[in-house]
Amino acid sequence: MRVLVINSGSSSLKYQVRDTEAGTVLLEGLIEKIGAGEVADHAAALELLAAELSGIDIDAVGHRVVHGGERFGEPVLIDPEITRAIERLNPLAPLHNPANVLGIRAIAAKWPRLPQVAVFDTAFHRTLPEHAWRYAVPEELYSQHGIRRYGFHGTSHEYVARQASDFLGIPLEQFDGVLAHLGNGASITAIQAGKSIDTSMGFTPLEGLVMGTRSGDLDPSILVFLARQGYSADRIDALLNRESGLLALAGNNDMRTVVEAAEAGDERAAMALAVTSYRLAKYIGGYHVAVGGAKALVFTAGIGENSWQFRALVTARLGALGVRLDEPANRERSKQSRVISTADSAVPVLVIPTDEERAIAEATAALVKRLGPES
Ligand SMILES: Nc1ncnc2c1ncn2[C@@H]1O[C@H](COP(=O)(O)OP(=O)(O)O)[C@@H](O)[C@H]1O
Ligand SMILES: CC(=O)OP(=O)(O)O
Ligand SMILES: [Mg+2]
Repeated sequence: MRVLVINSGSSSLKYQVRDTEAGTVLLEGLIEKIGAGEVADHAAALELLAAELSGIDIDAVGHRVVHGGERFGEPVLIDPEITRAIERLNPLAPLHNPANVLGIRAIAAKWPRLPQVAVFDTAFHRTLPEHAWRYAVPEELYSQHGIRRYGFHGTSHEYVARQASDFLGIPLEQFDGVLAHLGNGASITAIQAGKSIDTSMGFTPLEGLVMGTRSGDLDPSILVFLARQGYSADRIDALLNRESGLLALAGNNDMRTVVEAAEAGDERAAMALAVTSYRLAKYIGGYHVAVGGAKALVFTAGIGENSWQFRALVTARLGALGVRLDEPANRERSKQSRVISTADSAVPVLVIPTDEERAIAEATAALVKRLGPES
């Protein structure tokens, strides 16, 4: 089956066409600066994509949808009611869901007969036990507003958990590990018996680790304080989601640039790396406890797969867990799954490349096949 996979960001549209039987990528691309440059909106981006697709027959479209709320625990075939349900979740993932909805509507308008499937970032975290998903706040915040931990990057964490257990030769059902997905957005997940039992992102993708432009964890009183100082909700949202993280600490949200600056002696960049690696190391220690002793610590996504310097900074803080990095192995550049710890490391450290597009294409093909040609 030929599946068009769409990962719509607020200002970009990443796409791939995959042949799910052959496991090949037929076409891929990225349309950037939507709304800020030559591409006016998501409909215009789709016209560019349609031109790229000319001559390629597509059987289905798979969308990465970031927030599925409590309703969506697995991939679903999209119809107008499902699209509206996804749209109602927009406030909970302000950087992501609105763009996902625009992408879905743009495709439905252009190719109304093409089956579209939504694959949710939140779905893999449906196995979180209540003690991990519940916030210690009055019940009405959950019952009336759905305020609880949902967790994100689930498609990636699920894929990487499977790859890691295969790599170690352990059945997934027996795999206990700690997975760090470190991209522009970053989250860490505790895996026990192959299932997500805790994860650092929460009600929205803002909680947890220090990210490219997001603050991660902070004292909630800071928001109340700022509101009383006259900061509007929109201003606070922009401050914490778009103007914080590495960008705020180092003046740049790109890990490569920050590492280069630190190596050139920039003290702000070095401090940014210290804050970011320290915060991640604390979560790793916590999740090692949560899973009852991890069989592996796994790094994945843009930073996790590529930045040996950042991996070295994080693992240097894990001496108490008996983690020992193999420095030459850590520095090797490779696109393969690999071990980067020494043989005597108490917890093996792995780098496992993620592939959200492949996982979305496979989930889409499986669902469309199961529902049959009428879909
Ligand atoms: N070779 C590299 N060395 C260091 N960091 C890298 C490298 N390649 C990508 N990155 C970092 O990965 C991050 C982007 O990760 P990615 O998973 O592509 O993000 P997203 O999918 O969320 O946009 C950026 O901070 C970027 O600097
Ligand atoms: C949920 C999330 O943060 O996604 P991304 O890393 O793609 O921004
Ligand atoms: Mg990503």
